[in-house]
Amino acid sequence: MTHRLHGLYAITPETSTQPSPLSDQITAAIQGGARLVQYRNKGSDRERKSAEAKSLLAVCRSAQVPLVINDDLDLAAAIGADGVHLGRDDPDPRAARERLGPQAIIGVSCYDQLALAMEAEAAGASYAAFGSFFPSTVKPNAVRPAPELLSEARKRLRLPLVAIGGITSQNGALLIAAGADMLAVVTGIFAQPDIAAAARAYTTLFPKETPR
Ligand SMILES: Cc1ncc(COP(=O)(O)OP(=O)(O)O)c(N)n1
Ligand SMILES: Cc1nc(C(=O)O)sc1CCOP(=O)(O)O
Ligand SMILES: [Mg+2]
Repeated sequence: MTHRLHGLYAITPETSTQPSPLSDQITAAIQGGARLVQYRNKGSDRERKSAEAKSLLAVCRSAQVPLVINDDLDLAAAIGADGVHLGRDDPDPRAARERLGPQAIIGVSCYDQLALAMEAEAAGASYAAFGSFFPSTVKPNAVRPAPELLSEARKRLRLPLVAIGGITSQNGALLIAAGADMLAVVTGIFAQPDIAAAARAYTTLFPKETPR
């Protein structure tokens, strides 16, 4: 199945003040309209990551929302996830495409560099991610592109564009107007008392889709 990459992209938090398990938090984000989920866990051991990723995959499958694994191509392949997100320290997108197949979602971090996105497109990526557009407590030292980078990327690339970094339901609209197809968010969803309502506030920023 080819996935349409549009709308809210929920990325799991590494630290949480939420009382509910991660799988319930993801269920709430999906209820609020998240269209893609990324399991991002930089700190846990293989066993814990594998167990968590499997439980999130079950939640995502029952909601027909694709699940992407951050960094870990082996884990994505082992559990049959829908794809992987890769950055500069991660495996090559060509290797990921070869391993996961033609339908897999292969996301690539491009930071503030259009040239990386052009390389990613040529390597068979499914989307290019740019950021951090605003200050982020998750990545305080990230580079800071201007929103105009999205407009430039829109002109030069066919790939769907993901914006990330410090995105709120207030500042997200300007990134969509500049050309973002998806807004990727951690804190603005998962550090909020009502996760479904927080997700919905982003979902309403996207123009309504007309059936094809
Ligand atoms: C959608 C999305 N965009 C960017 C990133 C960052 O990836 P990376 O630079 O590899 O950093 P880590 O997330 O691995 O710390 C992402 N995960 N998702
Ligand atoms: C994981 C990540 N990558 C970024 C990049 O710029 O590549 S910014 C970021 C953190 C996103 O979390 P929040 O929505 O809480 O700011
Ligand atoms: Mg990475």
